[in-house]
Amino acid sequence: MRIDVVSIFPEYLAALELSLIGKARQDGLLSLTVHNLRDFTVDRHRTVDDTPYGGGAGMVMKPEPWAQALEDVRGDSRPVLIVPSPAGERFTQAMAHELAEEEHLVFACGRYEGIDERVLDWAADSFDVRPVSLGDYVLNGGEVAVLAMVEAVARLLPGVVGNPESLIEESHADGLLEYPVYTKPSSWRELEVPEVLLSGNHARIARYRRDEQLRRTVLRRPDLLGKLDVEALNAADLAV
Ligand SMILES: Nc1ncccc1[N+](=O)[O-]
Repeated sequence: MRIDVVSIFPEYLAALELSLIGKARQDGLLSLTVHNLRDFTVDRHRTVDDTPYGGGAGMVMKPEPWAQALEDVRGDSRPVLIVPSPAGERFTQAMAHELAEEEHLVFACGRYEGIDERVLDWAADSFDVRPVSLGDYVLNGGEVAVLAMVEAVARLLPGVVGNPESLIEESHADGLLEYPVYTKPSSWRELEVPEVLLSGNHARIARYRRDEQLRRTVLRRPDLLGKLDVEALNAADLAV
């Protein structure tokens, strides 16, 4: 997979050189390039923003530097152009899996009040344009969201995480929150590990874990229950 990120704060994305993502890049599982939007300006002050038509506070990112940058990174494919925005569709684990199947992702990090809307209209000819939101809150720009989305997507790529098994039983993989986990010592500050986990009875352990997933989801994220695929859960021969 090829990933390009365009930002006026490329150093913000330095964290993607670390740990698993950094190793995936070294191992050639992932190519990730960060581009400075200001390198695509033509004026002496490398201007990327201006005042909004219609008035209002703040500044809007000018369209031309974005068009130059996106044309430069597009290559000859039709990449997915992800524009982090509080006005985007919600980013979910399902979307992470969907994006992990793509050949080429381009992330456009907006700052200020956002990017001139005509950039997204213009880009639609040669990109699959996807405004995407991490959540219902406002960040100062798209970089933090890109760090989260790149990590969520890249870790799904074959060979990136050591044990692919660990990708199966995690929150949202089956529509439920993950169960609690414990390790040694079995007794710690007078707190005991649930005895079922010490029983060696795999059927009981599986049932305990599914029950915990359901309990947590009902308590913490009842909104997820509506989308629960009961058939799929039952098909896992762990009737809900
Ligand atoms: N929530 C956000 N705020 C600003 C930029 C991007 C955002 N997001 O969620 O992708």
